[in-house]
Amino acid sequence: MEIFYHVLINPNSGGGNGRIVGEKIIDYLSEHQLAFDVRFTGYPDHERQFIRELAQTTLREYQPEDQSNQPYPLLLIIGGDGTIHQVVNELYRLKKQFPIAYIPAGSGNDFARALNLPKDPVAIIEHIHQNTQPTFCHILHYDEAIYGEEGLALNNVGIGLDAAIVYETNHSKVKDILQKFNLLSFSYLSAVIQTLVKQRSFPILVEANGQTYNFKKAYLCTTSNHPYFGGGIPIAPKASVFQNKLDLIIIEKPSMLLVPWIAFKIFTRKHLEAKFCHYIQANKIKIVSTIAQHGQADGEELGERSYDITFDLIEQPFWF
Ligand SMILES: Nc1ncnc2c1ncn2[C@@H]1O[C@H](COP(=O)(O)OP(=O)(O)OP(=O)(O)O)[C@@H](O)[C@H]1O
Repeated sequence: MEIFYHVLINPNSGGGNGRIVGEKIIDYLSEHQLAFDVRFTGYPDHERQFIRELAQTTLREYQPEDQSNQPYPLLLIIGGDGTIHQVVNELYRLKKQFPIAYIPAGSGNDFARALNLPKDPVAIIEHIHQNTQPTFCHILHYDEAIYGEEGLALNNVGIGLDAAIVYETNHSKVKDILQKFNLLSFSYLSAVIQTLVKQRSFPILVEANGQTYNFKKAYLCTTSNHPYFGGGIPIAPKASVFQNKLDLIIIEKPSMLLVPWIAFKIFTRKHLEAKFCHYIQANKIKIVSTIAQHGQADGEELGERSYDITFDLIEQPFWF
């Protein structure tokens, strides 16, 4: 199948890695005389505008028996989890199911891990180019009743600790300075330590599989469709984008002395059976937190507020 690549690059993702990866891919496409055009985002949310333009003028849904005599227009996204989050949400808003090819260039790249993509961007574009059809993956769909918001997440939606870490990292006073010196991971680490101490426990109500659960001392409450968050932490080791199930992980506020042991349990994927952890798998999950908490979807802030949020899964085609 002949393909025309519509490349969309967030040059700022991964502290500038997006530009480096993007240039490698442009070189690859040029050297192999493949048809493409390229767009660089210039500011936050810019990807949404490009997607609207491409959706109106150029992209088309994939049909196994494509009758068109034009090359297939394939969207190729280069950026981090936040970039691809914006893209799928804009496509969802437009009610379009265009396949997405994705080359990670962020700092976390959890969705790329979920798809088991190779580390080398050139190896990824080679696979993409050899492929002839998309694969449908399950991604999270959420509906928040209090603010009437709806959206998609490729990785996870968190209420509590993980979302407070995202907030702290994004609003850290030293973040811009550390970014200049390529020390963003220090800003993340300092946000993690500060938030571990600062985050209080909160009560939540969960409805899943026809049952209602009350958790009085939730600390971290993450709904996921694959194992990873925070750049490779296997928080939901049994989740997979290839199965039609959501995984909810709730961790209760521990004594600070136990944090290293809990971290060890999580990294060795042995936390699901531990006393501090509650694990629920279902196709639909409702979570109510009446006490205002930070929320995050794929590392993008949802705000500090109460939540009445229902999750299920939708299918999105990916080309990898
Ligand atoms: N040129 C740009 N300058 C600044 N922000 C941008 C630009 N283009 C896109 N964005 C915004 O950056 C955010 C996404 O960044 P992204 O998550 O891809 O990178 P990252 O944070 O480095 O990676 P990761 O999420 O994997 O850690 C999105 O909200 C997006 O709208």
